[in-house]
Amino acid sequence: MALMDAIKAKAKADVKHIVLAEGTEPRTVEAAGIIAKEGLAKVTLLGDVDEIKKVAAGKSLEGVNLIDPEKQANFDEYVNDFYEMRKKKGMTPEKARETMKNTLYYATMMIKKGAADGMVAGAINSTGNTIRPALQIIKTAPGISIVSSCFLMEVPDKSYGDNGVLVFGDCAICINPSAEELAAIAAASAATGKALAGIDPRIAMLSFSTKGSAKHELVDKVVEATNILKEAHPELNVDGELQADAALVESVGQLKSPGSSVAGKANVLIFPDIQAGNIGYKLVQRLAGAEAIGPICQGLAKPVNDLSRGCSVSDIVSVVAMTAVQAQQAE
Ligand SMILES: CC(C)(COP(=O)(O)OP(=O)(O)OC[C@H]1O[C@@H](n2cnc3c(N)ncnc32)[C@H](O)[C@@H]1OP(=O)(O)O)[C@@H](O)C(=O)NCCC(=O)NCCS
Ligand SMILES: CC(=O)OP(=O)(O)O
Repeated sequence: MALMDAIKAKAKADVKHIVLAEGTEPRTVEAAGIIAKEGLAKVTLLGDVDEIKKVAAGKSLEGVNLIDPEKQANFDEYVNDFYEMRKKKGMTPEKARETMKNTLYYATMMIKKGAADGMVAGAINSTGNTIRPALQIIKTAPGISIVSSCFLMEVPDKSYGDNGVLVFGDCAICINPSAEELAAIAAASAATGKALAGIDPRIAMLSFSTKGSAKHELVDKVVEATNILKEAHPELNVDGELQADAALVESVGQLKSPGSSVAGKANVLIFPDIQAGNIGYKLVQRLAGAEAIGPICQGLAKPVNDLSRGCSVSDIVSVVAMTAVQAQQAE
């Protein structure tokens, strides 16, 4: 919670405008009221305004903007801009109009056009559907080749990571990254951890093998990614390939990777693919009682963040505060 308190304080210091595309979803409506009350962001809910008020069922929506996209004067402009942007990809004016009725697309277009600073959704939409509009409309930040994600994990046992805070990447976007992509995910996750949680990254490239203890092409990918990362970012403190116990437990780390400055004290864990990453973060969240903030998208030109469909109201508030801080940093 200490981590979230710090992020919320940052969000309040320079208020940004965050749009919630799933405006009629009950947890989202409740979260919007809390965000407005706590002054974490200027917040907008998208959807049928009468429906949003019905869902709120007496709960305060004071300070929350309610927007029905299709009734907005800028709707046609957004349709036309989206058509122009995507016509080489087969978009037609009719398809563009239908697509813009989807609030995930309208919200993303608001960010592109500067009408909002960031977007959060995913309480009822899959990660693919939530992120795809951003990949198509907002695109990667200059100099970035791939959009990926990480979680800020805060575990109850403060002996792990930095006082219980760790970064897990990529648990949500890149399904089976190549070695080059895995290196890029590691660099991005380290940067996110530094920017949002103030950690000095010690990066473990995870595998089922430590320093050649197993031979397999899946291990080779992690070794190659570690080498690419070391060459591209000599300033980063990275070790791999490491098993999770070697990454996290000092005695095991020094036994399996003697002399390593990462083994046993890693605070950034990079999973070899999304199967390992998604399963891994959910196990730590549910079995160890960790707070899992994310998935935090990294590499987009402007912040768009996804939620787990299993999220709580408090998770939505946290991800909005974090998106607001990313928006401050994107300026
Ligand atoms: C994110 C995801 C949806 C993108 O896949 P997709 O929709 O099939 O994407 P496409 O291949 O159609 O690409 C759509 C656009 O995004 C771009 N894109 C796709 N993945 C990208 C990435 N990681 N970084 C940057 N751009 C990306 C493509 O280049 C394409 O751009 P264009 O249409 O302008 O040419 C896909 O990687 C995915 O499903 N990931 C797993 C999500 C998930 O289920 N997570 C588990 C729960 S959290
Ligand atoms: C991040 C994630 O796993 O999302 P969901 O639980 O919605 O699939």
